[in-house]
Amino acid sequence: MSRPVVGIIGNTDLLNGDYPAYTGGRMNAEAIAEVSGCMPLLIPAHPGYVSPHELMSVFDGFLFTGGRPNVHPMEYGEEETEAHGTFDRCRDAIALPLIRACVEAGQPFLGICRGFQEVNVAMGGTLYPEIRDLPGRMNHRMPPDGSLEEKFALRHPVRFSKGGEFERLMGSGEVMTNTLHGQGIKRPGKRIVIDGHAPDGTPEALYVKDAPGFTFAVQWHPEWKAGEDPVSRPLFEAFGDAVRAFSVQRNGMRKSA
Ligand SMILES: N[C@@H](CCC(=O)NCCCC(=O)O)C(=O)O
Repeated sequence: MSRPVVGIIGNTDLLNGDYPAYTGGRMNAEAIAEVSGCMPLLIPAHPGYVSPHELMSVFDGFLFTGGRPNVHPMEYGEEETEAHGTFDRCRDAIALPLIRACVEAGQPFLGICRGFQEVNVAMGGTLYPEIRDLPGRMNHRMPPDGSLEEKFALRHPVRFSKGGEFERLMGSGEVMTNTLHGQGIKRPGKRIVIDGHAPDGTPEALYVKDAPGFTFAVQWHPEWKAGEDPVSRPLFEAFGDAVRAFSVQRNGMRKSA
């Protein structure tokens, strides 16, 4: 029997500064294949090549990955400033409507870092352009000159809401996470439940209230060493279970149609 297929929403990139490419970290594919037990496929997120509707018929679930470019502030009703940095308008054009359609249809997704921010914006929320400039906030960015191990090292705890969904999934009220982002949630979108926070109050874990499918998203990077990390593993396993259940149900419906 073939594995369910997870679409990995990649980034619009320029390799070596001039070669146009769609990219997604290998650790995302590894986590989906080896921990979620699904087949990973990278999606060229460009509205000229793919549409949310087609993607939903081809894929069983989606991974909204991290990405250096930020969601354009126009998507949440704010003016662009220098602090908003660089953008990936093609990814915005695919990811945001795709998230809304998945929420509606109960099609599972997992959001990571930029993906976490996309879920919030797709549901009508807003972002801060640079959280380290806010009073009382720590710097959540990675050490720019560090090795990969240093960039992805565990750097702060995340405390989950008591009795909430993440606490149940992790079997713990608090976990240690890495942190590699400059932006953060300002106003949560409609139906967004912030289920975990960093000690400085930055939202770190969310899901969409009353959604029929799996809608978890995290501000940290669980794809790093996902197979051996006690926080990443249950998250990717639960996502894989949700994708399998969706696939079995949909295939059953297609056969009986
Ligand atoms: N741009 C957003 C999201 C940050 C993010 O996803 N970082 C991951 C970068 C991984 C990579 O190197 O591609 C923000 O800054 O908050």
